[in-house]
Amino acid sequence: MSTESYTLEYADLDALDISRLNDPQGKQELASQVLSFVNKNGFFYVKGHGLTGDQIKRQYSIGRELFNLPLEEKLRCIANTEAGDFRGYKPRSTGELGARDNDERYNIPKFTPEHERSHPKLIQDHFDEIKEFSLHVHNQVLLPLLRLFAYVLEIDESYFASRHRYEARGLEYLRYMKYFPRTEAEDAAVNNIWAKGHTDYNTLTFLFHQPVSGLQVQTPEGWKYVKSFEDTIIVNVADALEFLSGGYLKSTVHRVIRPPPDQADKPRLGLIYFARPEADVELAPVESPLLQRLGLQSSTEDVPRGVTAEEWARARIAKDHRFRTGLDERREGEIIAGVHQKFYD
Ligand SMILES: O=C(O)CCC(=O)C(=O)O
Ligand SMILES: [Fe+2]
Repeated sequence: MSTESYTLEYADLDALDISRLNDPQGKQELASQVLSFVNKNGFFYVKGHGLTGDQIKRQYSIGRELFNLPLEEKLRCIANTEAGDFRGYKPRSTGELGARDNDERYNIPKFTPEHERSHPKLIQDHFDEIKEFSLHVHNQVLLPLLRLFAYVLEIDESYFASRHRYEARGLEYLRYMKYFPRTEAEDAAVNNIWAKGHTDYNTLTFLFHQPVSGLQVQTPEGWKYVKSFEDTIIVNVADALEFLSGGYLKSTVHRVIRPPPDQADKPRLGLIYFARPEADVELAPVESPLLQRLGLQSSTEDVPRGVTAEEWARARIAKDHRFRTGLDERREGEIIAGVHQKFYD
């Protein structure tokens, strides 16, 4: 039976064909598209990104092999999430805590000398390929989108891009991820939630095609599935870009639930690129003629003034660490600079 035999309600998301950005008319049309959806919905698709299906499949193969390595080998590269640093390996929790933490992750930071760290041999063996893939996402997908958003906000087109220089310090990363199937009863005990509703804390998140349904986005009409297409990347706006854009671009709440019955017994692999501002960038709202005209200039109180991208991310990662490891029972609460992180089942 195919997934199509289960009727899933999908979110209606726009697709931006970024190969059209070099053509002035194309750019204008993409800008109108952004204006029509981005203040309502921070999820969209990107087409024309220049990565082949084969390149993406190869990254999934690396991820699959990586998680098949012996646990001790992966644990040698464990991430220091307690200190808010997500580079490296995060195991899944065992026992009771498995209910809130049932996935493995491996995050590979920017390929610059100051972010270097040791990796399993498997990663070293594919280093150049992973580097090329990551650099493509940063230079050919992230930066053009950031220029487009600046254009839409009628500000200097390099405003966001110049805060995301690849060579600068800043913990963005490519992530391999694996969720483990659970029995129906185990999933029922956690209301079928594989990853609780959350916003991401970076700039833009790029989710590469994989076939197992489960990702949902919160809309005014309730939770809707996000369909994954072979030739598109699913992109969502995250906290740092919401703050930098004065609340105009929305960091959208999403979650992962137990897949439909025909897919629920399979592991769910993910390949995700989390772009982040440079570490020292202050998450202050931009002054934008568009926002001024719309009466939206810095309308949000929910902006962490004086907080840098690094401080925001570290605070959220460390908080998540305390929840996953059972040190904190609740996920709600103040994060930093008076800004609250909200969670939704
Ligand atoms: O696995 C997915 O589809 C989404 C994962 C996610 O939201 C995250 O890791 O922040
Ligand atoms: Fe997320």
